[in-house]
Amino acid sequence: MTAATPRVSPVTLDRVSVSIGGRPILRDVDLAVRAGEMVTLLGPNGSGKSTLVRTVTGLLPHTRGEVRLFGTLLGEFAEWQRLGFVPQRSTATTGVPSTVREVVASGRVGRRRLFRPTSGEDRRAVEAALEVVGLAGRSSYGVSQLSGGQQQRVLIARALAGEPDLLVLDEPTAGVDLPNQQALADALASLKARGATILLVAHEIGPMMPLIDRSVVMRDGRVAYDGPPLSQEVASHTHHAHDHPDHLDHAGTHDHAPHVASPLDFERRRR
Ligand SMILES: Nc1ncnc2c1ncn2[C@@H]1O[C@H](COP(=O)(O)OP(=O)(O)OP(=O)(O)O)[C@@H](O)[C@H]1O
Repeated sequence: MTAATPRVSPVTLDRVSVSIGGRPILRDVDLAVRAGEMVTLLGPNGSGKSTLVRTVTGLLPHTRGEVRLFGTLLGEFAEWQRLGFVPQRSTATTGVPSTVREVVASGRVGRRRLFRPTSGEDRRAVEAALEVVGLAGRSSYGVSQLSGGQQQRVLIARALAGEPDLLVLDEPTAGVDLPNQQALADALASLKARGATILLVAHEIGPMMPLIDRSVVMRDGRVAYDGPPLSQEVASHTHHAHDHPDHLDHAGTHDHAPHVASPLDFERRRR
């Protein structure tokens, strides 16, 4: 950790647009995540949440605007060891025959010096990360022997092992049972207590709710709401453009995620 670093915003997006194949996906997105904050990114399927976190983590180029990490323009940013990323599970462990310890140790790559053997510090960070996610007793298991929720914890431990100042997670709770969600919440609480900043895409907030400082709701590639944390209840209300807020419908119209109604919608419809 670099606790003494001046508290610049770990993530800043200034009028950022992203197009894929000529199609606009993010439009004029402004977002600042402050140091030590935990921000959840909510919104319906296809609203651009994954595109936003892939842009922030340098996996996807932006077409317009400025993205800064810790105050440095993305193109000039070199301190990638300060950033941890937990991708959507389906893209990460499929067909990987590694043991739990190997996967978690791979999270130290950005911190290690080239051609040097693993240091005691590396080993301690790996042990601590395994402990935090409750998998210390399973470190020699093959990842494929674990349940989906446990595999997710392995990916989180990998990110924690790198001792990131900024952790970005893309839907870590999708399809994860409550005990695993609780383990994730505990891991994030300990990271947050160390002063780290967390940006999280999540449909299932569950036990993480008390940790959240702010919610940002995406809709059609734009920020539709940026403010105090939305309760899971509000976040899970289906929104139809002509509904009265008193008649919000609870049934989702998308495959795995609810629509998110934001207070801005309510404001707009009152006018
Ligand atoms: N590689 C790609 N090629 C073409 N279109 C893409 C690509 N990635 C994303 N898109 C499109 O961009 C839009 C936003 O997708 P994105 O995955 O960012 O949304 P999301 O809010 O994360 O959705 P979900 O909740 O389903 O993960 C969607 O219409 C999607 O089809």
